[in-house]
Amino acid sequence: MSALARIIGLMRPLRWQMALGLALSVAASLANFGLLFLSGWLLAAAAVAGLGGIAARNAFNLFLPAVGVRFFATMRILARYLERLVTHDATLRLIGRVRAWSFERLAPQAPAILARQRSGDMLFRFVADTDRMGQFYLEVLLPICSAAICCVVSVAVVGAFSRSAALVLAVGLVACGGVLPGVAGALSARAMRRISQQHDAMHADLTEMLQGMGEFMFLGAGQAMQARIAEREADIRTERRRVALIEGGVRSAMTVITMTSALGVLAVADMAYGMGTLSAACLPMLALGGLAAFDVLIPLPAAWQLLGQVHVAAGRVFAQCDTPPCVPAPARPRSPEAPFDLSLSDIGLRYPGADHWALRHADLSVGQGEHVAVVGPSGAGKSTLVNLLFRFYDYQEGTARFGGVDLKDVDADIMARHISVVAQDFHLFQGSIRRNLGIACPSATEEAMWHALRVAQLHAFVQAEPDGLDTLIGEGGVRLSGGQARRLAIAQVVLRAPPWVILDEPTEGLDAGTERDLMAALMQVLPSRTTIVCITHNPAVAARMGRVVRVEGGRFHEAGRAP
Ligand SMILES: Nc1ncnc2c1ncn2[C@@H]1O[C@H](COP(=O)(O)OP(=O)(O)OP(=O)(O)O)[C@@H](O)[C@H]1O
Repeated sequence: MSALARIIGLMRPLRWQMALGLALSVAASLANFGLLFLSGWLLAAAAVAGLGGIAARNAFNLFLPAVGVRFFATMRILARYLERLVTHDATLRLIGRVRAWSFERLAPQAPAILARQRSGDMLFRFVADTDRMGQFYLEVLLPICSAAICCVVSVAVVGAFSRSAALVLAVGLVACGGVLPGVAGALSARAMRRISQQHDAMHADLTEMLQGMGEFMFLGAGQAMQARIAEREADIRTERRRVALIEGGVRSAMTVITMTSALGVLAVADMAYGMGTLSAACLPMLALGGLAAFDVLIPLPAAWQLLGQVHVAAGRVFAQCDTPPCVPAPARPRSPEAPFDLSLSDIGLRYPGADHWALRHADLSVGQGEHVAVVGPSGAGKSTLVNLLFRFYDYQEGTARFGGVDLKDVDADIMARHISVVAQDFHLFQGSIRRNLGIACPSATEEAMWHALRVAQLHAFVQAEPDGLDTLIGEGGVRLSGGQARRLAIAQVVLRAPPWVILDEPTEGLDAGTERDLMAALMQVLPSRTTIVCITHNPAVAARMGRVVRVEGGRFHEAGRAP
């Protein structure tokens, strides 16, 4: 199915509102046509009656056409106003629907997509592309359909007075509304594609630059990046100029065709008048009506151009959303049950596109309540264990069971309810400490938050801040030190109190004293049935766990148990 057909599919629940918007748009445009058409007749008929002497003047009925003029004038304003209300509301709803639909499909793929793509790209897809898809109704479909209906009606109305005038008008309308915008769309397609690509790339560059501003400065790469962005901007400007030139040319041609058609209609009507088949008052009426009929074509060049952009945007979003998730959702999801023991048997996990196994012939059993340190050299497969447990990536070999059920029957959301992680690159959210704790546990009371901060050894810092729990921590927690950020993440885990906790280098960035206090407090406060898996390079932290498992070459080796 084509991308546009799929957008139309997403519009289904809004079809009645959209149809009402179209009806109002047609009503407003036809009212405009009717107003000029009738005004032309009224003025000319009044003039003819005025010249025709007293009898003609008395016989002329001004009242009925004047009512018609007022009716069309009022209807034009009212219908346009209502049309704006209905169509803009429908557009916002459509954008919301497209976003919700694509988010549902993109979210499960996020870890795998982010391993291949820049987060800026992903953000751009999600914000700008879905926005453009939402504009499809308002700025493409609505003007094209409305123009088509209005053109047919205006040709029919003109045809009721003079067939030849209607033919001239129809030719002009087809040239102006169909041929010219189509030609413009084809001529500017390449430039529009290029603008879209450069926009994408520039957005991703900018996001990357803002995220890694410090690193770019340290590496002395800031200027090169700025130059790259400036180059993209210059390219976009050049292409925009090209598009503007084409659009300007098309608009001028449209004006010429509009005027020529109106004159053509007048000339043909004049011939009919000469042959006595048309009254004099009809001449300005048909000429003005002919001119008004072209009004509905004004938005068409922009609509055709946007159509190309919508096609590209929708193609990208659908391609991304259609990528099969690297962990297929289970047909009948099951929930693990206590005791939440883990058993991995002969596991083989290879990342998508990787040529080597991250885990191979890996066996590991962890009973609920055990405290296990996972140690090993960099790249051995420690974080892969976390990815596997959270169902971010699927394993291709072996069997894995958690809480009595096969891991393949459990989806990521269910696993996240049973396991909390404090990872090396844990993300904190923009806003206050209270907000970050609230995201981890929406029902947490203020008292529980302070308790969690105490366990995480962060309460002294928060208490010293004038705003306490409402202290703002900045984007990604930039206003906290590495150690403070880690402790806030630990406070989140304390609030969630899940049966399993994975600590990925929990004390990195902390001094020896804080590290000792933090680990002691954590072990003390987490319920004894909580399993702790602690990934660490720190022998002192590993020594606090009851058991040490060493990962090497993608396999787990028992390296010692506390007596
Ligand atoms: N998303 C990914 N795509 C492809 N390969 C990956 C991906 N993530 C990790 N790998 C590879 O899998 C192997 C195991 O990586 P993993 O991140 O589990 O190591 P680690 O033991 O956690 O290392 P570190 O201690 O440095 O964090 C490595 O060879 C790594 O290059």
